[in-house]
Amino acid sequence: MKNFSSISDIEDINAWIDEAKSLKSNPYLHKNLGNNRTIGLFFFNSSLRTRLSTQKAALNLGMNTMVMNVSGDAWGIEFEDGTIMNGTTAEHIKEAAAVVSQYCDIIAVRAFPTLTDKVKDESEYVLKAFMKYATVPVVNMESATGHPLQGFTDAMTISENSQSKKPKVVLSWAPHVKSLPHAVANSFVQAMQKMDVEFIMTHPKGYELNPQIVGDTPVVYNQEEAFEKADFVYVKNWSSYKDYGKVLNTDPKWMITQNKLGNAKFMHCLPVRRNLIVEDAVLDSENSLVIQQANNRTFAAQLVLKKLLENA
Ligand SMILES: NCCC[C@H](NC(=O)CCC(=O)O)C(=O)O
Ligand SMILES: NC(=O)OP(=O)(O)O
Repeated sequence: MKNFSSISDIEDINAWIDEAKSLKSNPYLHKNLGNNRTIGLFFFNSSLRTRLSTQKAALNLGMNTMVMNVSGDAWGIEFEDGTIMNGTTAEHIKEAAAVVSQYCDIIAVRAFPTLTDKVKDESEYVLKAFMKYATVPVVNMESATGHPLQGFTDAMTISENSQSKKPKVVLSWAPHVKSLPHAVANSFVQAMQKMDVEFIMTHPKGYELNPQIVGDTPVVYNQEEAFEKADFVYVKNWSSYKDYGKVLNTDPKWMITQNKLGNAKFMHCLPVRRNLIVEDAVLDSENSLVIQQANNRTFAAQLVLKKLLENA
């Protein structure tokens, strides 16, 4: 693995889950692996969990960490090739990525989509430009179309909490006031497709994700029916893919309630808006796995960094 950009970089998800679990039980076993190595974390967008858990993962491996909020703090970066740079951008990604590679042994990048230009977002031009012009490995910390560190964490958390051999996992859309990306949902779908689970999705009509990602995963448009006998309900809002970036529905009937959930475990990547996406009673119950998910982000990242360091 040269870079970690998507769930498809995970060759054997069960082996990865076993290894991440063993890092969780012995986090400092490889505390010298990253000695004298530096990771740089570059954020074009806000973060709490990814920013801290990826640093924590690096520190557990003995690495040094540098973090930068690119938007605002760095010079505006130009991603277009051959452009006359007489606008707001001050340096090209060709120089920026090459320069950062002088200081870092691994580069991690967060860059959300525009949600207005589908072609541009799907080109993953920010992540791909870093991968093209950096001379060190690049880690995706949530790009326009994927959040593989989250998807892998979620697979690990489901494995830790599974009571049956083949649990039923449901990905449910829930309402939100803002237009949100597809990245978390996409990576969750891709992770579940690699797992031995019964996986279905539920969302209102018009919220179909990219059909190339959904593949033959069943979609049940009736949320109540989808939740029947569910072991895990993974909840996320996303904006329309077809009517790109639009909020088509804010129907509070799609909010997750204790009553709908029954005994199923509740999962969400966080941050989550209480009583809009999910009612308090669910988040405050024993069936909520959200804090365990956030904790597992460290070990998911630690495994990825360990593999990249070992590969260097
Ligand atoms: N990294 C986890 C999710 C990040 C982002 N959520 C958000 O933007 C929520 C913002 C809000 O609730 O205002 C998303 O959906 O991809
Ligand atoms: N789940 C997640 O990626 O959280 P942050 O956006 O806070 O990093």
